[in-house]
Amino acid sequence: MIPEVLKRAQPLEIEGRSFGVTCVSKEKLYISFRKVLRVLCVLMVLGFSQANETKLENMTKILPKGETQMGLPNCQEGINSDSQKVRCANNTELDGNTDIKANATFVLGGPGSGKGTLSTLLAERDGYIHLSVGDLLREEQESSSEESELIKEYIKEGKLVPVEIPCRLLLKAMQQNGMSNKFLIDGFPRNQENLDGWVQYISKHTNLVQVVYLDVSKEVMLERVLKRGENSGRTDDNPQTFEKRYNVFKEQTMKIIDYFKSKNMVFQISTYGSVEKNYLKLKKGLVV
Ligand SMILES: Nc1ncnc2c1ncn2[C@@H]1O[C@H](COP(=O)(O)OP(=O)(O)OP(=O)(O)O)[C@@H](O)[C@H]1O
Ligand SMILES: O=c1ccn([C@@H]2O[C@H](COP(=O)(O)O)[C@@H](O)[C@H]2O)c(=O)[nH]1
Repeated sequence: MIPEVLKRAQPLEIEGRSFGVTCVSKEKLYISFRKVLRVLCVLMVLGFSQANETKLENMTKILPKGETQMGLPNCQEGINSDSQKVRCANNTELDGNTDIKANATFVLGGPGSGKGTLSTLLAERDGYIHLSVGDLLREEQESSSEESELIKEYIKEGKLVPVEIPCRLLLKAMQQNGMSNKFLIDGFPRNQENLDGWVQYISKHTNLVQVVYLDVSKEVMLERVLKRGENSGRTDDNPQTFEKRYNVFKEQTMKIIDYFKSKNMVFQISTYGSVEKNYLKLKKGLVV
């Protein structure tokens, strides 16, 4: 039984320190933890019961919205305070404190809309660093990390993994490539939790310059995904998972795109035509 306080706690403050806590399933909790939360994990595994909930409630305080969990941010204002330091499950500290800020462009769109194809071309021809969060997760799922099974399960189900994982992978990849670069961030942020994660962990290292939205019909997306599935080996390139991913896109990602539209940050193109035609349209519209 997961205590109510943990189910709704995100982020959570324990003994004066902040932690991100995400509920994975009724049985499991994925926790971006430091020592104190490791103890809580052990308690969970041992069958922490509702009777303990009061005690836990006494130890913890749910942070009021705005203290660390942001609403949709004004990304150009760089909201984070430099004092925030976050350690992820693999003990990576998500606080490089570098002065150099990377230029970041989000590339969003439904499954099969062409994000990876067009970002790859821009990287090959125009000096962008293409970081596909889906690719980073697929790489991680093949590793022996403690999160690989969880990632595998989520991707197969078309669900979004707890935000600490993509944030850790993204920041690491950005740092490995050099923060002075211009990055195309493909497939992230996909929902409010992702955007909060970006603001909390990564935005202070970046200038978010633009959001690209690749628009195409559901039918075309499905056709492309199924065609790709003939030899991609991806566990999500099938009609059932496509449907779930499409719903996540419609119900969650579109809200993020609409938010950025309200900030005049979105460059939208339809991707019905040829790849080459779409590449040229996109290149023309990019700010950096
Ligand atoms: N304009 C296009 N015309 C025809 N096929 C395309 C076009 N753009 C992409 N494709 C093909 O459609 C498939 C899906 O494209 P891509 O992998 O770029 O989509 P994506 O948005 O990155 O998808 P996902 O989010 O599912 O990873 C690829 O096999 C690609 O070759
Ligand atoms: O921010 C993210 C991005 C991706 N995922 C998971 O990966 C798959 C595939 O992603 P693509 O970018 O479309 O290749 C996606 O369906 C999610 O399961 C994620 O959890 N969070």
